Amino acid sequence: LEPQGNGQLYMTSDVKEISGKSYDYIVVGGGTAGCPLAAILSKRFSVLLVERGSSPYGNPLVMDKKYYGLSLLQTDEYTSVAQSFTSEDGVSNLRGRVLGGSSAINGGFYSRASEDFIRKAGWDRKLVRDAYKWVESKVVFQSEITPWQAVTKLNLLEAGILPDNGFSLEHIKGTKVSGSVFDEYGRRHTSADLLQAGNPKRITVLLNATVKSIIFNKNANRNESRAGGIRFIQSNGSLNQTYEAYLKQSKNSSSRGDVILAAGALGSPQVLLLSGIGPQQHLQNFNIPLVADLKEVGQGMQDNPSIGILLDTKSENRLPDPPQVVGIADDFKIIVQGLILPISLNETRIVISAKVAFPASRGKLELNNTDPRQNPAVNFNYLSNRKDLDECVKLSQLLDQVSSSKAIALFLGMEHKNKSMSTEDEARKLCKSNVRTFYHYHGGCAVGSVVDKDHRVYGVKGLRVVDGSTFSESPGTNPMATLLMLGRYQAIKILKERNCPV
Ligand SMILES: Cc1cc2nc3c(=O)[nH]c(=O)nc-3n(C[C@H](O)[C@H](O)[C@H](O)COP(=O)(O)OP(=O)(O)OC[C@H]3O[C@@H](n4cnc5c(N)ncnc54)[C@H](O)[C@@H]3O)c2cc1C
Repeated sequence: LEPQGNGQLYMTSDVKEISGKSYDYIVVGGGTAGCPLAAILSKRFSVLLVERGSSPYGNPLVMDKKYYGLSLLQTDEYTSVAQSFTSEDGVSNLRGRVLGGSSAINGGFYSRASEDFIRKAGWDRKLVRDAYKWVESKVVFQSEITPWQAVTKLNLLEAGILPDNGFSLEHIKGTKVSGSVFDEYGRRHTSADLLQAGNPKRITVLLNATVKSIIFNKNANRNESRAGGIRFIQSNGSLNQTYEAYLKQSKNSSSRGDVILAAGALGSPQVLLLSGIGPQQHLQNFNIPLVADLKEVGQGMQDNPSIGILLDTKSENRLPDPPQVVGIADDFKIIVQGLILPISLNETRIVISAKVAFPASRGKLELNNTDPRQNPAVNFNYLSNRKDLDECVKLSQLLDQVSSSKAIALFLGMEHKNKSMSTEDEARKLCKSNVRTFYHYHGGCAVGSVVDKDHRVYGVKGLRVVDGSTFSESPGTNPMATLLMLGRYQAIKILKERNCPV
């Protein structure tokens, strides 16, 4: 639990110590968006940040690039930093369970959203730009590219993903090198590092505590339910031993804080459902008292279908190599990256992967049970829409081209052969049987259906959601940059609403 930086950030795993206390804001989930959000709110207010996992500091599997990917191989039910889940459509997937969230287990690739995404979101462009820059000044690096990433770049260019844009953080057509949260010494900077950039004295981080539900206070006169706090359990404790923490009370509703869910695309819809906000019929099945009949909670879940091609015929003991290069092809519709992934402590495989950037297929998330530590049931309906299958056919043909480049043959010490392109039929079969994830799933609490444009949950007061569950599409090539940005952006908007200078 060693605090980082100037040592003023208070982190505890003692649920009893926090039980019964009150704060101006309670942020549920210390992940990619949750940490910058808590940091900025703490500049003016007291904040309780509740994270179900432990601290990333001192864990080499999280912090050290040479162990990149190993944390994804060591998953268990309640304590590992990565929690695995399999969607109802049979695709294995992962999510972070540690302070820093998925930014602590991911590939660290950092690339901003397109102008178009920002315009459609209706965000203030200058505030967005400033928020990206703030994140970049603290946790984003441009390291020298590794030999495999240099080869990936050549492959992408040889396959016609042009122009060569050199280094850029922008979402632009062609091939580019982008930023990374791994610094030049191979040390990962998770979103947790951003907590120091707020007022650490006003943040309390409660680790290893899982939020079970939101406490609502009913105002019968106004027929209004307002979030008043949270119920939580010790992550490895009993489900029946619950504790409570509260929002500070104030007579004037405009000077009250909020409970803000930042528990990720699986966690936030799950906590809403467990708290009685969701489709009435579904909640009845679990005897959860209804607070608001919000049918869209858990709807519109989406993941980008992806195909990966293994390039080496057998495993080697090369160092794992997270992505630094990306190909943005087919008018922004296909995203290609190359990685070296561990398959055990000392074996790795080389992979080229691509995702369909704008799938049309959508699915849903529902509860399996009422234990907040368990994964909810999620179905992404990969490739169920014909348009996605057509895109995937194009994508796998492009992957054929990329993976048969001269640069790869040279890197792997093989003879270069011009691989024949798969037919549409073969490509369709490959897509259907080999569909995987880029881990960029989103939705479940989309803006406009579950939350308004200020991320307030419809039908109740004092509750917001700020994380990937609010997106209806994945921003840019990879979402982390925009989720880090969103945490700061929404916190600044909240401070402005309350006339607090930042
Ligand atoms: C393996 C992997 C590789 C990826 N690679 C990249 C990449 O290279 N670049 C990129 O841009 N994106 C990448 N992504 C995607 C990106 O990391 C995620 O989209 C993003 O981090 C999600 O941010 P979030 O804030 O929505 O959720 P998260 O960062 O997942 O945060 C949610 C937090 O809430 C906590 N939580 C959940 N439920 C509760 C509860 N009930 N009580 C308390 N705490 C709770 C979780 O433990 C977690 O810390 C990758 C993702 C994965 C899984």
